[in-house]
Amino acid sequence: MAPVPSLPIKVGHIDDVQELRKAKPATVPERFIRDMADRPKVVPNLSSSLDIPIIDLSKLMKTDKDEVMQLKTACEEWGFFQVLNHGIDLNVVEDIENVAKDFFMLPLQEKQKYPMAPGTVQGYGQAFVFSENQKLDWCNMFALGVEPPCIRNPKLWPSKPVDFRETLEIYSREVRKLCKTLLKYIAVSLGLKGDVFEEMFGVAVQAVRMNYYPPCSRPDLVLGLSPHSDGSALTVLQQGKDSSVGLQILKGQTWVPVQPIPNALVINIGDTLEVLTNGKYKSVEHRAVTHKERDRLSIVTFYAPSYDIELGPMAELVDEKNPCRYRRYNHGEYSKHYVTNKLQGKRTLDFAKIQSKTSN
Ligand SMILES: COC(=O)C(/C=C/C1=C(C)CCCC1(C)C)=C/O[C@H]1C=C(C)C(=O)O1
Ligand SMILES: O=C(O)CCC(=O)C(=O)O
Ligand SMILES: [Fe+2]
Repeated sequence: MAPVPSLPIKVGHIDDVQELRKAKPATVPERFIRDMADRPKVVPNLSSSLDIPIIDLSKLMKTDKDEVMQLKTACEEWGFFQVLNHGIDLNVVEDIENVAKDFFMLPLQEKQKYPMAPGTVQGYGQAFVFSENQKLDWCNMFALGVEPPCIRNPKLWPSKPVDFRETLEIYSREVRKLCKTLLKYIAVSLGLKGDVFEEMFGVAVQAVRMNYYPPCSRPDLVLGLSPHSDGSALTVLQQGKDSSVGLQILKGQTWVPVQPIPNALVINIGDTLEVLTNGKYKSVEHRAVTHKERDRLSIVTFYAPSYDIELGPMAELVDEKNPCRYRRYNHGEYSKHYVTNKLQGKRTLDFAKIQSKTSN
């Protein structure tokens, strides 16, 4: 089932943040100012002992036991890791960053030829806005469904920059291979057969979202991207080379910044893997914050099963000690649920949770 919302939605006027930045107003418009409790603490970006794990894919591919253990720990304790030696040619990584940047730098009029209609998730604009009083993110997004072809909206694939389409095709092919490889070793780390996810997923759904966060005069008042977990099975996130540090993940009660590492990609577990693993590997809440002087670009790939498949916790990961925590459902239904609700931390996954008798 394709995730298409059905009700007409009134979202009011949504300012384009790059245009706002150009106009340099003395204050940030009210709709971007977060309630006190949601505002980010602006602290210096010092590297801390709380850095997310680093996984070397070239070692994983030799089925190095220590590296598989590291992967297991990363998935169990963090839900996020950075992958080095990921096998994607650095030119491909550089090219996608360049076309994404070039797209965002086009005049607004050109970008608005590919509008994200209210309540939908593809095109240029702000996704996940469903009401006139909802707070807005300090971010411009450009999102496209890539695979399978039936989720593509060719009218939204831009003709400028001229090499955008071809570059995205090449990049997506490489990221798809990477996702398959990572899922293989994630399965191994769970003691499962390497091809279990590939077999289960059918023709996997793949979408890309490019996020551009211009500098903001009051980074203490706004969020670049609201807290959320990803609905995917796996997400691959590329942080722009000269971008400010902006991605933060929630570890316990602390927002931990993800320090960019040259040539690494950030990987995170999405809600779908959380369900499949019966909560052994959990999706983790994350958000993006902005910077006073520096901009930020991220290129994010969501990789998920075919909409047709029914899924729930895998039998191998359910036993007396680990009772079944999620119900079975159709992945297309979850996609629809995900894209028709605002970003709200991990609440979207309540869709699948079985409420335990002791919880209130
Ligand atoms: C702005 O988009 C998202 O944040 C997003 C949506 C991705 C999608 C498209 C852009 C095209 C159609 C498919 C899909 C819904 C995947 C997040 O994607 C997550 C949410 C789910 C569910 C998922 O599989 O990835
Ligand atoms: O820009 C970032 O670093 C975060 C992006 C993100 O979490 C997303 O697009 O889902
Ligand atoms: Fe995300």
